[in-house]
Amino acid sequence: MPQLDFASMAILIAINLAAIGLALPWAMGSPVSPAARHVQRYFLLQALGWSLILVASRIRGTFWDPVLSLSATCAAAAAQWQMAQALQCWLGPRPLRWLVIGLAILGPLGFAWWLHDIPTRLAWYSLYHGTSVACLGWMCLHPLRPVARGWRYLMAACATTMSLGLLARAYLAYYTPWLREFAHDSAANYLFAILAQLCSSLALVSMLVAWRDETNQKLRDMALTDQLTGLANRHALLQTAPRMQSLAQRQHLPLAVVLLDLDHFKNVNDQYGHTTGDHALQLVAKVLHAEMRPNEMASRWGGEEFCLLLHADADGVQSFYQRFSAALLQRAQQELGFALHISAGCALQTDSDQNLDQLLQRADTALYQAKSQGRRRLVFGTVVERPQPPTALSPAQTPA
Ligand SMILES: Nc1nc2c(ncn2[C@@H]2O[C@H](COP(=O)(O)OP(=O)(O)OP(=O)(O)O)[C@@H](O)[C@H]2O)c(=O)[nH]1
Repeated sequence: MPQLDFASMAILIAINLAAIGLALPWAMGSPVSPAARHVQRYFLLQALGWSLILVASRIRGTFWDPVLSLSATCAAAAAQWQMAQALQCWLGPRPLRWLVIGLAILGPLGFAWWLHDIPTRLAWYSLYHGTSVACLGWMCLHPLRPVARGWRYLMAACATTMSLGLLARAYLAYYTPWLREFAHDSAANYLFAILAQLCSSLALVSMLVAWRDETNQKLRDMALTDQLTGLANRHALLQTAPRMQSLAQRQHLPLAVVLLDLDHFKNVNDQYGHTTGDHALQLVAKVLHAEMRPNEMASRWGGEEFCLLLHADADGVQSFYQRFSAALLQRAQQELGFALHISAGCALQTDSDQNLDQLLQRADTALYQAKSQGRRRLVFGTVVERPQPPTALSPAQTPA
């Protein structure tokens, strides 16, 4: 029965990795996200590394052997770098990325230093590569964004297993005579090749899940975002408002619903064109971002109307309105070349009036009044006094 040698296994691994790298964007369809591009490069660079190291082992002792071995090391280091970039895209800033990048530079330099001492360079390669893979595994934990656990834990488990395998290899290469060659037909090399193949397959699974989650998250964000201004849309505000209302109640914070409407916006479109009108709406969003606090919410309510949830009482809303309308006027004159004015209607949440629909209704009526009173102003909606239910008559008042 023909035996599978290490070289054949390595060829299979290289072909496998290259096929994955090439098929990924095709299978996932476009547009391909930056993270997915990094993953694709990771697989292609890994395939290149395995191919080069294999060719190098076939031409031991020639001029090209060290050149190819060093190039293989650079490809493997660049692959780690790419994976660190992908994890950063998916999970938010990863400080350990700098260690991976540092090792990706330092590793090949050390390899070049011990280029002609094969056991030491193999031990060095396994040591720094194992450390770098361990960092990648650690980077999967504690994301800064709400990211599902499954794929991260799978990736961390693969990285830990691979890292332990590499560290064991470093030990064997340096302290024992069992592993003097990367491509030698030894049990340790077979085991390592199987481990590498298994871990890359599982890493691929976790990357695909991460990729799918990223796409789903983008779709969710799109469904809740106004595409022109980047603000939340009406649906997002209606979803978030109950949470902000109960938070305001629990923490005894004031809450105001404010409707803003650009004055005579139709004239802007008619006079300067629809594109300039769009720029004006984007400018409103920018000024809102600049003037509002992070725990407040702004949304595009529709057309040239915006709805805000502010943690402010009547004085706070008044001073916000003055700040905001002055900033909008100034920036519109600077950036668009004409003035933009805005009217606002506000309803304050009170103990007796916490129904969102009623608050919105009150803010809308107040906005209508602001418009009819001449625009460029803020009007507060008053609570409509509801008729008190008749109180029970005391026995003394009871008609005989
Ligand atoms: N450029 C642009 N214009 C829009 C968009 N959505 C709505 N509009 C325009 O906003 C204008 C709203 O006009 P009106 O409802 O008459 O309001 P107005 O001219 O601002 O007048 P008042 O609100 O009464 O001060 C219309 O001309 C719409 O075409 C948009 O996404 N982009």
